[in-house]
Amino acid sequence: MKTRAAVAVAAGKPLEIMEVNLDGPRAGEVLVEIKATGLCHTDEFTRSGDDPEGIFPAILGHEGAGVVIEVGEGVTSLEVGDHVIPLYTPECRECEYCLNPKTNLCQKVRATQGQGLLPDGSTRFSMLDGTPIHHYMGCSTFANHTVVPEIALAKVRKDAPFDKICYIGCGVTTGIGAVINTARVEIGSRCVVFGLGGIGLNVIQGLRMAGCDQIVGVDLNDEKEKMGRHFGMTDFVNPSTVEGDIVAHLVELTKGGADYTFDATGNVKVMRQALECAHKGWGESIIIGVAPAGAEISTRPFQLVTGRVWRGTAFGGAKGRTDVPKIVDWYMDGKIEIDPMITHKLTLDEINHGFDLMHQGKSIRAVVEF
Ligand SMILES: NC(=O)C1=CN([C@@H]2O[C@H](COP(=O)(O)OP(=O)(O)OC[C@H]3O[C@@H](n4cnc5c(N)ncnc54)[C@H](O)[C@@H]3O)[C@@H](O)[C@H]2O)C=CC1
Ligand SMILES: N[C@@H](CCC(=O)N[C@@H](CSC=O)C(=O)NCC(=O)O)C(=O)O
Ligand SMILES: [Zn+2]
Ligand SMILES: [Zn+2]
Repeated sequence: MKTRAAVAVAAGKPLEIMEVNLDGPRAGEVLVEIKATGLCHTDEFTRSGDDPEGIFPAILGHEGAGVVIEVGEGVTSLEVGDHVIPLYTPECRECEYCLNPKTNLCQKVRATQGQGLLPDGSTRFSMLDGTPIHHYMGCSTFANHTVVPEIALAKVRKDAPFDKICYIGCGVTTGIGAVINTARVEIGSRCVVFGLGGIGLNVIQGLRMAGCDQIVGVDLNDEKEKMGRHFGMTDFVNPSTVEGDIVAHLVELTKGGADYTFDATGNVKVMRQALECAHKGWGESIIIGVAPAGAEISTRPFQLVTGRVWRGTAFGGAKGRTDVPKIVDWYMDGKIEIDPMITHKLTLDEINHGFDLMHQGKSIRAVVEF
């Protein structure tokens, strides 16, 4: 079949909107009509050329929702008409990672996924002249239709709006999951969140659900304060207006250091600040942000010797086929809020404007509706 897609033709170039070829689903695969997709900073990270795994040409996008159009041979858990959210962290329920409750990092298809291919080692997308186009994070939701492994699709209820629940495919689950699955924050905690974008605001929403006493938000952009407070932030700090050391300032503000801190910026200097403003003896710092090729984190080992813990999280530690349908229910039941974070709606033709808005700090989530 043919479908329309935004193609990342080369690192650092705007996406090109074009008609592409899409082969049908093979064994264990599913053809999905994407109805809506969010633009996450990770898409921009790869588009820009910062991603060491970036491959071009590729169809980016990993925060989508849609409808099953066709199933390949042997697919048993999904049928035509099901509503689904593609998962960049699949859940095969068989590999040693899936069988270990300590991780969500299913490895069943990770090797081929990182090479921009489906599990059989091939791509379903190509340009009209036959040039192969790579998949991205196993999802490629910047296409009106995509082919995804069955194990990388969460089946969700049919009454949930695509233009909101697409965000559960990454940002919502990552932020809330970092709090409840990775950090396991206790009631009454004091916390600091660096970066009040599409991920950090969901960390804040998760911290409010967890019953924190203090939720400090840190961002260079003052315009993020209002939304942070809406989602439960109690204190806002703009590091550019702090006189002296930002770490000392945050330690004082949290009365000795935070119980939990979260980096949602992807900046390795900020990651160090996040670790060092965690409380001596027990504070934990969770890295969510994705840093460019070549970037490295550093701190004095003394910071860890004296009881701070440095951890990371992918997709908020969520096991996608199990947890994502529950998060959709939370949204539909009013337990979590998504709508105010969808600040812009775009057509596929306007997708590059979505990345401009991200750079200008004007959007939280821009969503493309097909
Ligand atoms: N580990 C995971 O599973 C996931 C990681 N990510 C990563 O999380 C990070 C955040 O993603 P989004 O929220 O979508 O990005 P975003 O662009 O919406 O938000 C980033 C925020 O950080 C702020 N910021 C930037 N530099 C800062 C600094 N030095 N100090 C304080 N604030 C600063 C910006 O003003 C902005 O508000 C990215 O690195 C992204 O790649 C995203 C999704 C999942
Ligand atoms: N390709 C990058 C790593 C990017 C990365 O860490 N991705 C996260 C999800 S970010 C979503 O918006 C992730 O799930 N990581 C686990 C994984 O197995 O990729 C690089 O090579 O640095
Ligand atoms: Zn993402
Ligand atoms: Zn698995």
